[in-house]
Amino acid sequence: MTSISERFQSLRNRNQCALIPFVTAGDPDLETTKEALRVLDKSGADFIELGVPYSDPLADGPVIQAAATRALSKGTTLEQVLELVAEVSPSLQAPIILFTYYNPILNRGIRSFLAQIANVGARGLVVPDLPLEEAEELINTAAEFGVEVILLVAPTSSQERIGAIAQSSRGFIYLVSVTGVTGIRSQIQDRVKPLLTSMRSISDKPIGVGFGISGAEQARQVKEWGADAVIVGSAFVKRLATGSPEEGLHAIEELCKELKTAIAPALLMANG
Ligand SMILES: O=P(O)(O)OC[C@@H](O)[C@@H](O)c1c[nH]c2ccccc12
Repeated sequence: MTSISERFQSLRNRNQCALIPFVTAGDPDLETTKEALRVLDKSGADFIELGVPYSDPLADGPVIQAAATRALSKGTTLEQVLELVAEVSPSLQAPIILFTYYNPILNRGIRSFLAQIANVGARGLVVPDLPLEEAEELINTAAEFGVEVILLVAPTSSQERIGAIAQSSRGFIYLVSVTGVTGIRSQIQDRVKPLLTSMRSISDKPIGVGFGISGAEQARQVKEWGADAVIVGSAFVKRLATGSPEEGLHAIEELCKELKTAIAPALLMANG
């Protein structure tokens, strides 16, 4: 199974920008999530970020909050999400990046949580409320299990902090394009461009940009500014939750292809 870093290396060799869609597990139900992973994998996703629903999602805007609430009201548990990953990940090309708040990790114990997620085939981990002071332990233990912990850089982070985060982050560095919570925005802030340039000058790790990206134009823009990956969450979550599960799946397939075509036009054509 390919690691996040290895996949980025091969994308870089081909000069490709990666597409990373995000969906919330259990919304509208786990069966649909399973199908969503397959659909995204076939429609151009290079990695898939899978969110574990959590009751207090402080970094999330209304769309993903609502998705988490729906998933939890259906009784979705971490165990079920991991079972799902175990079942589908072997047939996916895109490595799975698990997204969870820190509390469920602490509840389980860092080592046993990591052993479990590695065992089901997750290759990356994003923890938005992980204190940097506690990151080292998580990162190192994760590495023992072949899991890469991806850290987030905020647009307001100091140069010094960005340097420290860049150095500790594994797989890639997640550059948050705006201060605030997740959610669709009409424009990507111009300051992302100089931020990308300055991060580039201090680290050669891949950089993924997320928060607020929903359409082809924005994705292309971020790619042109030099991002190695474009991360899109709320736009997928919203589409998947609209109409019947079949309609939702069809809508995310369209969006995935559209975004992929925008950032890697030749590639999708070559694959039909
Ligand atoms: O929803 P957006 O604005 O497209 O943002 C990406 C995103 O959804 C995903 O990476 C994510 C979902 N919840 C988060 C919380 C913190 C950081 C990142 C995330």
